[in-house]
Amino acid sequence: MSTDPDAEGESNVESGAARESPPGDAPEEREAERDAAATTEETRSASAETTRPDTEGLLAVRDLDAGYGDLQVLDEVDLDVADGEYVVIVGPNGAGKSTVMKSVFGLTSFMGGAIEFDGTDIAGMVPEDIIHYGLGYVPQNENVFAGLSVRENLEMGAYILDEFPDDKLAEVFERFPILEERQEQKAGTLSGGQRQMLAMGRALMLDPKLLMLDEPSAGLAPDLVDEMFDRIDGINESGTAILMVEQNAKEALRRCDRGYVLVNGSNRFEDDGDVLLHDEEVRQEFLGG
Ligand SMILES: Nc1ncnc2c1ncn2[C@@H]1O[C@H](COP(=O)(O)OP(=O)(O)OP(=O)(O)O)[C@@H](O)[C@H]1O
Repeated sequence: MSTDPDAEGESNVESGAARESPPGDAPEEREAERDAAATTEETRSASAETTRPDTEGLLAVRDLDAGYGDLQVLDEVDLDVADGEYVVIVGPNGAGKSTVMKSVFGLTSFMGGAIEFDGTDIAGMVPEDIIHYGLGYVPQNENVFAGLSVRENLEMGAYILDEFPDDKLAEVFERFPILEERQEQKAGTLSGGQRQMLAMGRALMLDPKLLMLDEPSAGLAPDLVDEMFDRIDGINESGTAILMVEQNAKEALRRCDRGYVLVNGSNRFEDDGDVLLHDEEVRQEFLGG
């Protein structure tokens, strides 16, 4: 069974086939779009001094070019996550935010650049190998096995281990008590918020050093959104680094350590979350004023 029930079919195909072949040329329209973006301004920090993580680097992405088949979506993306850091990526629809995370997790066509995780070059690796290094990924959609029970989903999360991690299961149940209550229930019958908790719980079974979350608040009722962000804070506070893509940009920037604004597949701004949140240009252009 696949380790990643929610990886889109086409991505799975690409992760095997396209990676083998040389990257295709980006379509002309794509080049024009990027040129237009480049004229706006170079990537900059919203504050006078660029803040880079001052703790040990965990994920370092450099000059990443990636996409789907021959379509290049990312153009020289740089991204850092330090040990224990909480980093968010925000930006307009279609900017390539999800593609960054999928690329780190080996689900796109890798076209160039470098992806180093915890000292290992993971560029071009498949997800099944990447998870062994301590990188967890929770996609936005179809992130649980709907036909399996809650408990079976959590067990699947640990399938690569020789010995079942009872302590991790206990931790997940402690963090998300509703999952313990509903452990015999089919995942497909859970509410949106409960499914999201299950998807996170499944990823936490391997005790990842970095947990990547793609729009964890998407589709949740407004009163559950805060609760979801609180839970993510809790995961981070217990030492797991977080890389998160969020449409709810203001709240995400408020809670994170550092943020990146991605536009047209390229870095546009990067800085501490607070600085981005209060930067006039970032506010006007990307945070709705
Ligand atoms: N599986 C795919 N095959 C081909 N193109 C894709 C695929 N997934 C995404 N794209 C394209 O890649 C570009 C970036 O998409 P991506 O989902 O990364 O953007 P995003 O910033 O996460 O946007 P959103 O906030 O709308 O989810 C878009 O033009 C999108 O149409």
